[in-house]
Amino acid sequence: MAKRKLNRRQQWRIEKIQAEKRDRAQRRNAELETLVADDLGDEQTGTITAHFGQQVGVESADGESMRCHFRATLEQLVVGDRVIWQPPKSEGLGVVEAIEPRHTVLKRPDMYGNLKPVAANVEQMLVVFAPLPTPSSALLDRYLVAAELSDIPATLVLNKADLIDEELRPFIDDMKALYQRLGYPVLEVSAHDSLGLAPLQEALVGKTSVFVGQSGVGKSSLVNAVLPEADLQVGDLSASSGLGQHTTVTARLFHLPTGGELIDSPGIREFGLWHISEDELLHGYRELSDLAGHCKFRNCSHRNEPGCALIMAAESGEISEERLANFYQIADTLDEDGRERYS
Ligand SMILES: Nc1nc2c(ncn2[C@@H]2O[C@H](COP(=O)(O)OP(=O)(O)OP(=O)(O)O)[C@@H](O)[C@H]2O)c(=O)[nH]1
Ligand SMILES: [Zn+2]
Repeated sequence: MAKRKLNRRQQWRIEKIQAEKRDRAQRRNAELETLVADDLGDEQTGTITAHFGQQVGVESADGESMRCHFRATLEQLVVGDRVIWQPPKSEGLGVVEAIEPRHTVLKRPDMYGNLKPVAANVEQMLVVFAPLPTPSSALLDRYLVAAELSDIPATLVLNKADLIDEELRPFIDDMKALYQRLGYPVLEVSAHDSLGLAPLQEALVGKTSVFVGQSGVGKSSLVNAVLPEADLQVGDLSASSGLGQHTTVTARLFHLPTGGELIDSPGIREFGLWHISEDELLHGYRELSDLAGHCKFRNCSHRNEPGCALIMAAESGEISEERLANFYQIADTLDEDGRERYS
């Protein structure tokens, strides 16, 4: 696609904005340089617990929270990042100096369509579904593929168990079995009558988790059920804000009373599949990924070729036809650039 030609005035404006941005960054770094070694304490490790535009919330190894500036040369910091930082000696803000390598990273597109990190070091994705809104394996697959491609283990959480009557039970059990056969743990809970909450809390212990899933399945209700004091913690940190328009909090890290952390934000709850190719999609289906190298033709499209290992496995019942059909359905929504089309 040809780039839109900018007229001189537009170009001048863009250059002006960029120069202003450079100036701001330089000023900010200069300000930071004035926080000389005398004003800052020893370097130590910490975790990013919140992001406020020009500042971040950092938690020290012994659990103290503090607002910090960060060096303008750092790449985008996100909640869950492990960092090296220096606290202030007396008053003021600390400074984040460096980011430790990330084990995992969740990304989503910004308003220009570029993938940006939103959370780091997530260790478990809890994919929530419910009898209502009516669950679909195609939708669950999308979250599971995203988890596989991010290298984050996924657990399915069937919420609103109180709504499962005798008539619905076989359908729900089939769905649970489909995923259990693939090795995904499935927990059955009800945020409303606290059914099954203990196993859920147990699954959260000692890990950094996120809840994801379709709107209305009860993610907020589950967060509140496992994290009664979430509101209190939110109030704590933002009280001292006083920042301008860039105060939007993108995500937040909470400690669970039972141990473990929860990273939560609307952006993460809607975490989905972005900008992937059909080949990547295939590798997000763990059982298809195992078979893909075994087709008769190396360039098999897995649609109608003789000797396609995927088709044969579905026909023999070795893998689920439903999952293969979902794979085709999602693959058809990816355009040639591997970008997902949204209407
Ligand atoms: N019967 C029943 N209803 C529930 C349960 N958990 C949540 N709900 C209801 O389901 C609706 C949606 O719950 P939310 O927690 O807002 O769902 P959500 O997934 O966070 O939705 P979004 O914020 O739109 O993503 C609310 O009316 C809840 O009261 C449950 O265990 N049983
Ligand atoms: Zn094939």
